[in-house]
Amino acid sequence: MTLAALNDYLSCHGLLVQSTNAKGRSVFANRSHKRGNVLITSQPLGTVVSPSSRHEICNYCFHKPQPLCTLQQCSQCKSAYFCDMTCFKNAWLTYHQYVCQPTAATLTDHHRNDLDESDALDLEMLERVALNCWRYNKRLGNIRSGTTAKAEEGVQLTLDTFYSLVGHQHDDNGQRHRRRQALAQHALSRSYLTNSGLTEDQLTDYLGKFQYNNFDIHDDHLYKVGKGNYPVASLFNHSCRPNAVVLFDGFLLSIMAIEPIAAGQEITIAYVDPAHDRQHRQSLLLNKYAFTCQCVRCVDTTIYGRIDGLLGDEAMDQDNALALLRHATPPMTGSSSTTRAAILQQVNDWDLLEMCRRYDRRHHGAPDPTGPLTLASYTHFAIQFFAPYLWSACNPAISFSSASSFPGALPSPPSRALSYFDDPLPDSAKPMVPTTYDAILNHVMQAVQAYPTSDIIPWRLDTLTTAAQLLHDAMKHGQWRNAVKLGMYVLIQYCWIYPPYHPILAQHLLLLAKCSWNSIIKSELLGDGKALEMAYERGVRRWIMLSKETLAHAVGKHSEQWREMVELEWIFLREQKLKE
Ligand SMILES: C[S@@+](CC[C@H](N)C(=O)[O-])C[C@H]1O[C@@H](n2cnc3c(N)ncnc32)[C@H](O)[C@@H]1O
Repeated sequence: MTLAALNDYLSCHGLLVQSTNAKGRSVFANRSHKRGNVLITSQPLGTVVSPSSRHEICNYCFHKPQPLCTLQQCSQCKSAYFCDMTCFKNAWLTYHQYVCQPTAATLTDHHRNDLDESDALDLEMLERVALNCWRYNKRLGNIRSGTTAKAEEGVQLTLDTFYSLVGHQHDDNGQRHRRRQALAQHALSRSYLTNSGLTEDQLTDYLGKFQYNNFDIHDDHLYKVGKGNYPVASLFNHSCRPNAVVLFDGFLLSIMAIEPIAAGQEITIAYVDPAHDRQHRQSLLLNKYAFTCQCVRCVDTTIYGRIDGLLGDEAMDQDNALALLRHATPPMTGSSSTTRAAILQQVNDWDLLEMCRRYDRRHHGAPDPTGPLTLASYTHFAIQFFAPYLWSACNPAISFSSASSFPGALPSPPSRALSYFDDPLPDSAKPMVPTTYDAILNHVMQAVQAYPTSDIIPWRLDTLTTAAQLLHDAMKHGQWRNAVKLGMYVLIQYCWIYPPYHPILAQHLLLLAKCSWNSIIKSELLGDGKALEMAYERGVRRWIMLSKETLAHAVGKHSEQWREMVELEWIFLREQKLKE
């Protein structure tokens, strides 16, 4: 396929694909795009649901059933689940009629018995993609679409782009290639593919493309629920500091800008979680996608290139693996238990009210320079800089253009909805905030690194890992006040890693709003006093306001999280009114 054909389609979306030496093809903006804009939506050529999600989401559209509704089980194979007859019929027409077997046949299916889960999923995906390629090709025949640019991704474009995807076959070791051949043979033994005219070599090539191009499909809460092959979306290259993210509405994929993107800039997404340290990200990218990352965070000498130096290495993999395996906190042995205890001590000593007073009202909020920063002083110091930026990012009407570098007076809120940042302090009482996010990162980085350090260095990734575990423990045990403090600390760490509008940030802001609301309830029960209650109220207001805009874009207004946020806002405002 020529780049011209692809560009006819992409140009309708303000995008352009070009070949670059280092990365193969790259997608660029050919006009500017605003933060929060959906750049492109893409239909899959094939999808598979993860075994653990088969009973939980529709196996066709990937949506969860509506409240009070249940999924319908296929009466023949009893192993597939659908929202309703419409999804069942769509699945039947596209692939289910070929793979649906009576229960007994499925159980004795010798093809899959010797496969591990990953191979079984790859085989399933291969069968679906091969079926679609065959069906679409039959339908299209020799008719090629005209040259008129179309805003919709047509079947021809999806197919041609799929055939053009990178497979890195030449880099493959023999063992990997043999595994693919074995899966291709499995697929060709299925009666419906035997007559498709597809060859073992073609299917082996498709499997190579999967490895470097498939997307993990996730639900509203960012849990992986399956895999999909989206050829056009696969053209976007990786960066550890991406300016766009991948979102899903069921199986429909969108790519959304999370930074303002200028014409001529490359658009990148993250193939691995940017929260990993540099070494871990690089080895994941090399093993899974066969390239050495040269992105702005991995090689740049500007602020993004210094973030990994600040964050350091993450906690040992073994600790993480144990935590994941046991769905619990890692065992309290050796240094990790000491770190945990020391962090918990700092959290218990953290006087939220005193910190809010100190950092919001006096001395431009700089901690005592003679001692190390605690989690509390680090968080309250840094939040003064990050929160206004998040706030302005969430309010397109407000820009960082004033000479004082701090957003000026805000317009009165038009209604009782939380649409403005609730900060009662006069500008003069606040520290100067640099005018761009890069400048804020630079300023805070330099400031915190000037402090002496102790065993617990708040800005390091290993502290974040332990604090994140403690946060989940605190929420599990209803220790809401500790959860608020740890949640604020985690937010600061996320500000280094994720740009505003990133779904992880949106999700975390909602979590903070919920923890603050639960703290209000707990404070009322314990009679903690008006001042503390007001600090939590301000927190709920602030976190709801911030999560609202980010959630609307990052996960959408159809999502469970959006519903939770709207409910929380409603309850909060009602309680506030009752207090008046
Ligand atoms: C999903 S594809 C992206 C589109 C690809 N560039 C193409 O021409 O089809 C993934 C492949 O693109 C290349 N790639 C993506 N991001 C890269 C990066 N940051 N640095 C170097 N190569 C990259 C690698 O070859 C990787 O295996």
